[in-house]
Amino acid sequence: MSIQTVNQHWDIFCAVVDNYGDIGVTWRLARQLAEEYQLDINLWVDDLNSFSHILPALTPDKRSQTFNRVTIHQWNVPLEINFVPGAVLIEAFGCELPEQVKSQLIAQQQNPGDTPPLWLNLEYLSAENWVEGCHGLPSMQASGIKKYFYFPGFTPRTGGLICEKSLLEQRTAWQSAPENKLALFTQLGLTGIDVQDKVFSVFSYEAEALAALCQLWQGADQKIHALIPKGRSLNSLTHLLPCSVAELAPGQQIVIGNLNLHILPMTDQPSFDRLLWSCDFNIVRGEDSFLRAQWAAKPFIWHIYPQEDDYHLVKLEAFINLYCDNLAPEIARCWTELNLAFNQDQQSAVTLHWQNLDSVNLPLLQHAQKWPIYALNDADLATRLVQFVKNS
Ligand SMILES: Cc1cn([C@H]2C[C@H](O)[C@@H](COP(=O)(O)OP(=O)(O)O[C@H]3O[C@@H](C)[C@H](O)[C@@H](O)[C@H]3O)O2)c(=O)[nH]c1=O
Repeated sequence: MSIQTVNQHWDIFCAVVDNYGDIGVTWRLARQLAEEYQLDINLWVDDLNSFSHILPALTPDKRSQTFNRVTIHQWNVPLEINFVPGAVLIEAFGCELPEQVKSQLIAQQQNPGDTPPLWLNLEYLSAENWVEGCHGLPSMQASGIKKYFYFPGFTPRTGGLICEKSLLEQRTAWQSAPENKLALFTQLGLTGIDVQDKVFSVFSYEAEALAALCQLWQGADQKIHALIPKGRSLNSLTHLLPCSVAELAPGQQIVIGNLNLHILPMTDQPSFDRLLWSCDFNIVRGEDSFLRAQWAAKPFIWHIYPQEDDYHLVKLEAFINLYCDNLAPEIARCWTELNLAFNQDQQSAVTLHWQNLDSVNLPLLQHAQKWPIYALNDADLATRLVQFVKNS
């Protein structure tokens, strides 16, 4: 008699396109599923070097390693590690699964005594209305297996947003004691920041609008600290730097008028979250830091990932409409114009709208504090995903 063991683990495949967003999202999801739902998670990643920027403890040339209860496997072609199908298979952002994996799914499908894992494609986050209609739809693959489209989103009829169960509580506790932020700045090697100084984090793509804001901040009537990791934002600020971007060192400080520009080290995600909690304003980008700025409950600019034919502006406006619903018109206008100007690289408009922020700072902050509960609706993405799997 043969006893068939049913493997209950989940596999997540992530191909790093560019930047850190794909691995940033899948790593957060993997951790949350392992920690909060006690699931055995294998995270297969094709670029461990990129991954090590946001998980410095990772060894990029190791084939398998475990962090936070997640087994991280190197995904190379052909796959060197034996793939054992589990209960769920997630391909992130339409990455093409390895041939070895696909052929095993087909073999399982053709074997009457066997069931292939539930196959999901995790899509990019968008606030557009059509997402509700597409979330959860199956698509029949040539193999005869169904693949489901799982769309994150801001409304109850979407797949939800990644947010760990105790995150908002932790953030509130952190923000209630100013010594926390000062200790973090010291830990990151940043010096000379006093408790009353204005501190802005900057994690954007290249932007002339950022150069314009820096020029404005130089002449501010109080000290401003802009915390910027080595990377794409600095490519737009080379005229302010004493050396090339490559030669900059974390902790280095460049003082121009009242602007103190600090070079940030890249940290792991929990430290990055705490950095956003600790700043007065955050300029973020892409998908994951965009969401984390919302959970930070601070005003922010979203530098959206540029897409062909300016399609990103459609996505930006969809989010702006949601975020500004319930916001007084003059505050909504101010925040909208600032975000549009930044994303369209309008230098004089961005400085004008930044100056207008002064008059709406408090209500904008209050809105940012209420927003996370509203955006999460009844449940976060991991909770909805586990439910989706149970119901399928
Ligand atoms: C600066 C910094 C970032 N991070 C993390 C936070 C996020 O998880 C990640 C950055 O991801 P994002 O904010 O999404 O921005 P990104 O520009 O790096 O990623 C983008 O990649 C494209 C391929 C996608 O299409 C975009 O939607 C977007 O996700 O890096 C750290 O953990 N530590 C750090 O010090």
